Amino acid sequence: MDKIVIKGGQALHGEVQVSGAKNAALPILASALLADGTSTYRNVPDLADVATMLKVLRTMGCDTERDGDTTDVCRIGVNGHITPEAPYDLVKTMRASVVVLGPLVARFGRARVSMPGGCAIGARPIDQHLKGLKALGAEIHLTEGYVEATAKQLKGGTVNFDVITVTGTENVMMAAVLAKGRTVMENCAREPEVEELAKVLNKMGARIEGAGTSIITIEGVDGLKPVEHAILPDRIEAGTLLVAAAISGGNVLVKRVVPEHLDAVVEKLRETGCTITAEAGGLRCQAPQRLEAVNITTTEYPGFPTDMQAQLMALMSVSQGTSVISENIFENRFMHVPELDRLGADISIQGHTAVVKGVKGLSGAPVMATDLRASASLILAGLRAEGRTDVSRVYHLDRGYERLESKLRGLGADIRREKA
Ligand SMILES: CC(=O)N[C@H]1[C@@H](OP(=O)(O)OP(=O)(O)OC[C@H]2O[C@@H](n3ccc(=O)[nH]c3=O)[C@H](O)[C@@H]2O)O[C@H](CO)[C@@H](O)[C@@H]1O
Ligand SMILES: C=C(OP(=O)(O)O)C(=O)O
Repeated sequence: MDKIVIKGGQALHGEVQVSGAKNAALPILASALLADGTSTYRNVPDLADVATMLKVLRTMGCDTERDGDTTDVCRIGVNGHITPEAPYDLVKTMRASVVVLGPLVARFGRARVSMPGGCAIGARPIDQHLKGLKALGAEIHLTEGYVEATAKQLKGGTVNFDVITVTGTENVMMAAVLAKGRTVMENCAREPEVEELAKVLNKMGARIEGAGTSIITIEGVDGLKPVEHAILPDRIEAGTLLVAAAISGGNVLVKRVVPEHLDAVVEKLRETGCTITAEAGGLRCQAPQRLEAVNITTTEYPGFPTDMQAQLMALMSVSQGTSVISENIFENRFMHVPELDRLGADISIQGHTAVVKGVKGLSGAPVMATDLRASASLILAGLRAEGRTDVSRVYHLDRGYERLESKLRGLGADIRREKA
């Protein structure tokens, strides 16, 4: 099992390029199931989660192809017989596999997908996905840990989500594109990745309006065609790299970003005293002499993203003053706190809130990553800490960051991957 070894204290400088977005790539790859033929995707990040999604699709009978190890092109062919099933062994390693449910039932009239279960950050039920599919006429049965959905022909309907859900919105949207008639989805997630998926589906021939707002309207069509599409840049990776510049006291240009997707993160970084400027297809972050504490409340897009909470907490741990960080999306997303405390941070948890008292410095130690963004937060803290930090269980990091350590090394960090 790999670990990341960091010797902290180097201020990062230079330019770095962001990869394609994990959370856009996963549902978009699943949407290939909606059409016969071969779809081609560019800017697909080389991540463990992408590999898992391709495995899920291959298990069903799709052909998948990546152009070598280093290119970002990926082709998915839906040419022969498809077995509409996603097994437990794969879904348990990546809960986002559940986004095959909508396309499968819409296209093949049947889907059998393992229930994803919870994960380190919370219980994460899928009741809203199922409520949406039922509203389109699917019959749902839960047996032996699997969701079985059937429908000869889905029919348009009204879906009002009780909880705003990103993959739930995506799943139901992918089902509704092939339903008979009009579907109106209310209280939808407005994340850029939802909008990006709708863009891809519309290129395939779907008729979706309103994606990116809380009401999405879909006129069902009889069939879709394959697509060619380049995946948008990963706003969470971009935010993580901006924080790397800030926490290390550096000055970094993060290239290939969509600046407006980062508005909430940039606003907070500016409040800490960082100078953030838009230039040549990117955002530059210049760290201040002294970082100021800011309060953070995670909410759905366009609010501050939960997927950046752990990284901002690392930054707050070395800022001047006390910061209050409220996590409102997941019930258990503070697993990084005891590990940051091992590095010398002063953070206490009160329910859904973490109180971070800024300290003068951190000192390196062995720490353990518990989930994807916790891994990133520990690496960021390691960049700042005196001495050596070993971050173990790096497989969490590899789910969602493409060669993060190489990118940071390119900016001057003393960081390497080792076999633990
Ligand atoms: C692959 C992907 O895109 N993952 C992102 C997606 O996850 P994901 O789509 O799983 O997250 P959701 O938006 O569904 O979850 C938001 C909240 O709603 C709850 N909920 C969700 C569905 C449901 O049927 N019932 C229910 O109660 C969840 O437990 C959670 O508390 O959005 C999250 C919130 O921005 C991000 O952290 C993840 O990185
Ligand atoms: C929680 C995340 O991902 P997932 O929904 O795939 O677990 C994340 O990207 O931070």
